[in-house]
Amino acid sequence: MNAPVRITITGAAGNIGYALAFRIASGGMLGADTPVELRMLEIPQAVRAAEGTAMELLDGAFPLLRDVVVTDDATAAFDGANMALLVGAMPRKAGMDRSDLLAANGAIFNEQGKAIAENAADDIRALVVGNPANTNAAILRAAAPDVPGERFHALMRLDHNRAVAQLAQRAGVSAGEVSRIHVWGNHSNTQVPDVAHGQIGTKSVRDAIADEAWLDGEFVRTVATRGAAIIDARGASSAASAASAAIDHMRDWALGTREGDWVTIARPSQGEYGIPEGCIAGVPAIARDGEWSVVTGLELAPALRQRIDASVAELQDESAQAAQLGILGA
Ligand SMILES: NC(=O)C1=CN([C@@H]2O[C@H](COP(=O)(O)OP(=O)(O)OC[C@H]3O[C@@H](n4cnc5c(N)ncnc54)[C@H](O)[C@@H]3O)[C@@H](O)[C@H]2O)C=CC1
Ligand SMILES: O=C([O-])CC(=O)C(=O)O
Repeated sequence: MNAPVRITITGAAGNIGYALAFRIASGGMLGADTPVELRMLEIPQAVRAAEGTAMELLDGAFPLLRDVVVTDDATAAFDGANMALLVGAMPRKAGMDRSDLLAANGAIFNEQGKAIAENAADDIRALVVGNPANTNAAILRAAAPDVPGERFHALMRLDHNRAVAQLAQRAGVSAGEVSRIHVWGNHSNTQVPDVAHGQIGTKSVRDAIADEAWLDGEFVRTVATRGAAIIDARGASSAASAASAAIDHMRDWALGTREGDWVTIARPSQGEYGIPEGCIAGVPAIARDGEWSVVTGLELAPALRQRIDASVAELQDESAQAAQLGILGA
C-alpha cells in the first residue's frame, strides 16, 4: 500500500462534488493501492448537506477511504492537502455564457488560492472545475505565487472526452480506439477541437470518418456547445461527466497517460505554440512520473491557428476583466 493521499473537494455538497467523492473513495482516481483522506469544503448553509454525503461515504464501506472531514473553513480544508479539486462555484443557467460567472465566482478562487498557499502540502496539485475554469485557475495561481505555477490546472478533459466520444460514435467504434486528438484554448464555445493528428484504430481520423464537412462543421459545434446542450436537456449543467473528466485528469497526472496517446490539459503556458506565458489554455500533453509535458512540434494549419488565437484572446479578455474586478493578483 502507498501512503495515504489527502484530497480536498470544494463544493462537496454540489452535483459534481457528490459524483466525485464516491469515485475517489472507491479508488477510481488513484488506484487500488492508494488510501485517500477526504477534506470536503462547503459554505456554511451547505455543510449539513455535505455531512449527509460524508455519512453516505461511510456507508459505502470503502476499504481505501481513511478519513473524511467536512468543514466551512478553508484553512482546515486545505491543511496538508496533496490534491485539490476546486468545484465550489455557481453553475451557469440557460442563456448565460460561462464568462458571465466571473464576477460571481472569481473571488472564491482568490481566497482559496491564499488558503492553499498557507496550508497545503508542498506537493499540492490543484484542478479548477468551477467556471469560468481557465480564468479561475489563473486567479488561484496568482493568489499562491510561491507554489510552482505548473501545479494549477483548469479542467478541459471534459471537452477532450466529448470530442473523443463524438468521433467514436461517428466511426462506430469504442472511445478507446480514438487517440491523439486534443482541444485548444478556452473551456468555452470558442474552444478548438483538433483532429489533424488524431487516429481511430490505425487510420487517421480524416480517413476513418471520411466526411470533411462533418469534421470541420457539426463535430466542432457539437463539442464546443455541449455544455449548453446538456443544460437544455437536463435543466442543470453537466455533473457526472464533469466529475468523471476530473477523475481522468487527476488519475493521469498521478499514474500517467496511455502509451502512444495524449490528452488535453490547461495549465499556465510556458510559451508553447506561441500561447502567451501564464495563459491557462488547452494544449495536448503527456503525463509520466507525476509530471506533464506539452506535446510540441505539431503543425497548425493557418485557419486553425486563427481560431486558437481567438480563443486565447478571449482568455486574455477574461483575465483583464478579473484584474478590473480586483480578483486577479489581489
Ligand atoms: N470545467 C468544466 O468542465 C465544468 C465546470 N462546471 C462548473 O462547476 C461548478 C460546480 O457545478 P455543480 O457542482 O453542478 O454546481 P452546484 O451548484 O450543484 O454545486 C456547487 C457547490 O459549491 C458550493 N460553493 C459555493 N461557493 C463555495 C465556496 N466559496 N466554497 C466552497 N463551496 C462553495 C455550493 O454551496 C454548492 O454546494 C460550476 O461553476 C459549473 O459551471 C460544470 C461542468 C463542467
Ligand atoms: O456548460 C456549463 O456551464 C457547464 C460546463 O462547463 C460544461 O458542461 O462544459
